[in-house]
Amino acid sequence: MLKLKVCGMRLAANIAAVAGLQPDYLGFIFYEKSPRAISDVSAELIKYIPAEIKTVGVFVNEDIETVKEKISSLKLKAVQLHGSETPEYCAELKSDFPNLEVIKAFGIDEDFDFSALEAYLATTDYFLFDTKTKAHGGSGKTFNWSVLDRYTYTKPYFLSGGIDLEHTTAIKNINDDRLYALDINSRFETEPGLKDAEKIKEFIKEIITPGFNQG
Ligand SMILES: O=C(O)c1ccccc1NCC(=O)[C@H](O)[C@H](O)COP(=O)(O)O
Repeated sequence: MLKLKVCGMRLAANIAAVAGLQPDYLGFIFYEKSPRAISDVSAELIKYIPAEIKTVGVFVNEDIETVKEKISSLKLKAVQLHGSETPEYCAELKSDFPNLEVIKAFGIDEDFDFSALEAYLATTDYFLFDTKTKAHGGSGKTFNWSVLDRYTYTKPYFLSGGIDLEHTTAIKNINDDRLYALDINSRFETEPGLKDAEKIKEFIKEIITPGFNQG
């Protein structure tokens, strides 16, 4: 079944409300330039999130030792690498944390060269396709999904970038077994980092229903 990741959680009560909807993944941004960057105090809550929800640390060209420290201290289940991290960087994390899911994000535009992904096939679990912007993520903008017709590898991917309730029909029309998860963020916010749990509930009802995306 299609999975759901809710990204950019910041505040305790809101984290609890969204965790109550039981998304498959909850993302926390460790990138201080983001308006959704999580504080050290709130980040302490991550390790208490029920194990059924995979907690994802989102990093942008972060020093690898800092990433390792966050994985260990907050018991992160996955990392999402949103900068120009190399395949070797991903391999080192896989080697040090064999159970960690490594999600490598790529900013997609019309000119994206999918052959660049080949070098990451062995060292990542999933790709995440987001809209290319200077801010690296959280733009609220969709990219032209038909560009994914040029994606030829079998590795499953997260679809990201500006996904909103208005896209439910278009998502249902995607016929691609490699679409593993949807990643939602700023289109489900009342302010940066504060999610609208009711709107997410509506999205789950529309999209993440049993039977959808099953072969
Ligand atoms: O959300 C951010 O502020 C952000 C900043 C820098 C790097 C990554 C960031 N978010 C990562 C995500 O996984 C977002 O969900 C993804 O970019 C899509 O966001 P949106 O377009 O707002 O749906």
